[in-house]
Amino acid sequence: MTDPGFGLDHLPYGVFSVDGGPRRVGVRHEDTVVDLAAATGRPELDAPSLNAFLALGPAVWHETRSQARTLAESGEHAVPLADVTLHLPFEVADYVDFYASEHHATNVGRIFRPDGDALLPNWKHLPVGYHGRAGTVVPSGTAVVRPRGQRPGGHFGASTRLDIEAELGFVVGVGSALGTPVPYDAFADHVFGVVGLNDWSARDIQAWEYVPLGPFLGKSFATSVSHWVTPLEALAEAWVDLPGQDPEPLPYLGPGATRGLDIDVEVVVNGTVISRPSYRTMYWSPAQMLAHLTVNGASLRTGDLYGSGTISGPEADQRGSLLEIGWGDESAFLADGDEVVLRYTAPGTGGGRIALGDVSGRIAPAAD
Ligand SMILES: O=C(O)/C=C/C(=O)CC(=O)CC(=O)O
Ligand SMILES: [Ca+2]
Ligand SMILES: [Mg+2]
Repeated sequence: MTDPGFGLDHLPYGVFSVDGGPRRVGVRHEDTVVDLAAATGRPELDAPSLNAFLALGPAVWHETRSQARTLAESGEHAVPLADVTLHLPFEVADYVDFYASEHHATNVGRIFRPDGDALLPNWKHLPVGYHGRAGTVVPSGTAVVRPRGQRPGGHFGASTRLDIEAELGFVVGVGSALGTPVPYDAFADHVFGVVGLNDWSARDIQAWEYVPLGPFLGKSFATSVSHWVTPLEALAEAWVDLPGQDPEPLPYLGPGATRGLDIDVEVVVNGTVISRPSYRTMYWSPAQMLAHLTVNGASLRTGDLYGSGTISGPEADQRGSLLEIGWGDESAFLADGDEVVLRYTAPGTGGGRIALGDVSGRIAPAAD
């Protein structure tokens, strides 16, 4: 069966192997993987991660995409998807997660801080974020072991409030120099593309530990990303104006640089779609998040990953976490054996919609 989301206008990048052989870079075309390493002879593609290729920058990305398209059309070097094993597509350098949905931040503020203002005073002045754990970013399909740790009151045990966060991840290709901020309008010079991302969250561990320094063990046990990285070039028709910002952000945040992506998400739990968030409803844009991430002079490295934060829209059926979907109902959280799949679509450049790589994970029982 041919998947309509992976036509010639998409061609996302991934890392695959066949029969336990070496890992190498390919692009997905319909239900095949085009073996780019074999076809192009480019050494950066004959590699176990995308990083060397990502570091080459936009001109080479563009040229390689043209080659990939020609190859995909020809059918040469196409390996059936069913014959390959897919791997983590890039070596994650640093992982940062933002909090860019006003609806999510407002909902979580109401749930976690019912006696205060839903949005904290800083929220509309800067894209709030935290540094996560790069080493526990795992590819789609990896089992997620229920974390254990301290829950409210200092009681130790397996988390009973295990949650998801439906997000989009941005993958940095070209690094930057320490001490030199990356301006918002240099976004496309640095960012290669996007992945689907699930920022698994143990709400009980998080609630107890995260004041005042932010998320730590409640989120660091696993973050899942899609096998496929969709290049920005494939999303050229997907840019839309985000809802707008008030107050106007500081100049370094590019007031007016509020272009976001028209990406629809489906949250699927045990085979049932339970929510449909959309990236169109986000407050902070990807370019603003990148500018903020580097405004203090922090450098970027090839393989840096930043998450958008949970994507929640204004409607009850557009929420990106079970915390919000259940709103106080403890049975909304994940049970052992539950499987979560995040699916994403966006306008392609060929008129229809493309399907970004999905992100799945099944909950395994806590270790003894
Ligand atoms: O507002 C809070 O207290 C907590 C928020 C989150 O856990 C969300 C987070 O990780 C950032 C995001 O995904 O939007
Ligand atoms: Ca998150
Ligand atoms: Mg996480």
